[in-house]
Amino acid sequence: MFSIWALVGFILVVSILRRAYRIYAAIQSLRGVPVYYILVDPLTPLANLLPNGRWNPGVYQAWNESATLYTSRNTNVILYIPLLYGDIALHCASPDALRTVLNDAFLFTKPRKVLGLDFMGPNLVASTGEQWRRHRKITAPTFDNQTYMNVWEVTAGLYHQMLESEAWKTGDQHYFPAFNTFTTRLALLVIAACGFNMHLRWDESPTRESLSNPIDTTIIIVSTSLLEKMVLPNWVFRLPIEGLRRMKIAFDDFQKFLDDEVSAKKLELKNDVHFDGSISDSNKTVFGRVVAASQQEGTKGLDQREIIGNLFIFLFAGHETTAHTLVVTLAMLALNPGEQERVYQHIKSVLGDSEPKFDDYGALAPVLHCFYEALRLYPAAFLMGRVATADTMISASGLLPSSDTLAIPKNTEIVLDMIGASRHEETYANATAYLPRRWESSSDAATAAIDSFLGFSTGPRVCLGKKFATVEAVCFLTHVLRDWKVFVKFEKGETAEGWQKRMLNPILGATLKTGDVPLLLTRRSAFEA
Ligand code: HEM
Repeated sequence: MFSIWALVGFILVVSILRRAYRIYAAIQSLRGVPVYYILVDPLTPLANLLPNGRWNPGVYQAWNESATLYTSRNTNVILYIPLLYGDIALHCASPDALRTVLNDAFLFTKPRKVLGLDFMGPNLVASTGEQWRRHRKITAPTFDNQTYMNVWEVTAGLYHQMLESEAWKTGDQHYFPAFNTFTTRLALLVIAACGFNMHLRWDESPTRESLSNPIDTTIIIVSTSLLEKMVLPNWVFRLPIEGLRRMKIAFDDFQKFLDDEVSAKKLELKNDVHFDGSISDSNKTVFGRVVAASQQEGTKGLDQREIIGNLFIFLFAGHETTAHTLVVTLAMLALNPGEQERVYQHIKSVLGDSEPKFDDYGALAPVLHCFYEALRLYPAAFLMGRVATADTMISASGLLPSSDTLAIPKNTEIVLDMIGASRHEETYANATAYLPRRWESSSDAATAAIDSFLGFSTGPRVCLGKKFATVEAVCFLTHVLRDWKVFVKFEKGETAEGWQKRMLNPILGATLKTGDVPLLLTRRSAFEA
């Protein structure tokens, strides 16, 4: 008995000493950087078990105090030190420094925990170096104009199906306590159709014999349980706990589903190569073309697991991010009626009496600016992690209290804090205000800002689905804003700011999203009658 306790005590002392040494070494190697002590890394399940407060504020604090966290320390970098558990990391909120880091994908590579996103198979997000290059070379060409035209057509079709569904059919006014359920469904069905060639109807919930739940339910469980899957060991999912079991079933089912789909597509494509090497239109989805390109590349192509890994990652990267930003855009327009009226008038001037078409995308830029501005204030990808692969320096104005330059030792973990960066007063005047006009590119500064907007990242690893998401967003928002006036319901005496704080409080997980967003929509025609 004594020896067990002695062993436990010994392990504990060694762990404490090791941790203390790591903290000491980090502070020494990043001298001059203001330090911020917390108990545990906020992005670990353990942090969720502790009450939020001074010692466990994590990214929640960064959110609530985004204006003061860096400014009160007169800095753009902070050394986050979790005393008990989690990675010690340098958090950075300078947009210029972020750009420097993001532009060099080899000097600043992805950290270990992001590479853990490969449980469905190796993929673009969870790979580095030559492997990443190979994944990107094969998958990137499938995101082209043909895909974007398809995204537009599918989005427009789904919007009309949505209007025919029970909740929308009759009446000129609708109050939706959770409008996010519509944007979530839209984003899911668009990616299913344009990514996987799986054309589901708005009100359809298809089942497969091999799946325990309908496909859409399976996908939603998978995409909302990613953080748990990334950080918890596999055995945890075998515990007799209902929530964990549901996750395991969904992940297993989805893996099996994708495996069957890829095998079927390979067979189909074998019989679908025409004399000139082309394939039928029905196979020209992202899915069909990734499989076709892999077959054409022979041994250099993606194997079955890699194809599955990438399809899964498109779904993960493109679903909740788009859905969340869409609902926030509508909420922010409801809170800023002047901006809503302005964009409505613009939509009318572009469309006249015609239906919105893909060719109108460029002319509808102000709609895109509304989406960008919502993404700036509520960045779906709120953190990006990187690790320095060699000793290096970064420079940016106001980086540190006493210097614009910081020496970064090899292996330093850097967290690119998009919440801090997107509310950076030097870059975005009146940073907490919703001002879509700031993206209008009549000036060189605005053109540069839109070109280097960080919401979709920048540099070689810029979001592959950026235009996929913006085409979907411009199409959906144009339809909604053309047909409906969007409002929120205030509580007695509540201000727009108060509503925003109450309803758009971010939930930080694998991505940033909000809880349920209630919106009131009134048909435009009701005002004109
Ligand atoms: C509003 C919607 C979206 C936002 C805000 C967003 C944001 C981002 C960001 C910030 C990154 C860089 C992450 C990093 O390097 O750490 C990224 C990467 C990526 N995104 Fe998106 N994304 C969105 C929609 C989509 C869609 C619709 C797809 C696919 C259909 C997609 C596919 C990808 C992929 C494959 C990568 C990895 C690129 C690489 O590492 O080479 N994203 N996204």
